[in-house]
Amino acid sequence: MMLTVQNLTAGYGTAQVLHGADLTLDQGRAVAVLGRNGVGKTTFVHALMGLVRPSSGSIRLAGRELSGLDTRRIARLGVRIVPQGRRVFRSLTVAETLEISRSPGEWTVERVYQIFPALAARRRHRGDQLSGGEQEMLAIGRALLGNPRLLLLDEPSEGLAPRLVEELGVVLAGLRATGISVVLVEQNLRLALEVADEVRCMVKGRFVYGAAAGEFAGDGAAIAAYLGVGS
Ligand SMILES: Nc1ncnc2c1ncn2[C@@H]1O[C@H](COP(=O)(O)OP(=O)(O)OP(=O)(O)O)[C@@H](O)[C@H]1O
Repeated sequence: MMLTVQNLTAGYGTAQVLHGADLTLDQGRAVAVLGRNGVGKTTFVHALMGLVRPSSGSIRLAGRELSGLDTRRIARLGVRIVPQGRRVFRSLTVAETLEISRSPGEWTVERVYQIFPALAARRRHRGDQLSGGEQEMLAIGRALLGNPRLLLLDEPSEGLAPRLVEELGVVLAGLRATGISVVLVEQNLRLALEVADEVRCMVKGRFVYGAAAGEFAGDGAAIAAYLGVGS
């Protein structure tokens, strides 16, 4: 198992947000973490990255315990996050940003340009001159240059035009073939189902539903219950 999360609890001060979250993920698989606003999806991926310190429970990456380690250490063990809101360097160019994100491994700047040709075309543009979609590609490119075994994506489609969401879907779906494991927090159900093999739905800081993506897609009652749409 690439990722095994057991009985994870975490929160902010006295406010507990995760109440015993369990999740497993095989190598090269993608899981979509779905649920209504405020149920704890961001807190969950932040806990995996060490950005929020778990109060109890276990997070194992290929058997190695991550809970309690700091973010830098977790990153060195092969986890990268593409944060909600992208947070690209506004004053650095695309090329500069990718250059400083490089680390030895399979992913090179050229390979990032290959999967995101739009970035190659913008390589001399600064972060603050990019569209939302280009900023998202840059944020993903940076994360890939860290050669992650586990990639955490927090609402990558947020604020993107439908055409860009489609492009993103193709790239993210293609990443699975590279052997990377992906945890995708996403409000856009269509994108989530295109990218993910499996779906887990969170309610009040716990995963209460799990299914193959195809099964969830056909389960109108579950979609209505956990996302409050469709039915
Ligand atoms: N830094 C923080 N300090 C205090 N409370 C926080 C912080 N971040 C999130 N929370 C609270 O934790 C709860 C879960 O938030 P979280 O962002 O994990 O949910 P989410 O499922 O990702 O929601 P959304 O889809 O709206 O991003 C919410 O009640 C939120 O207000």
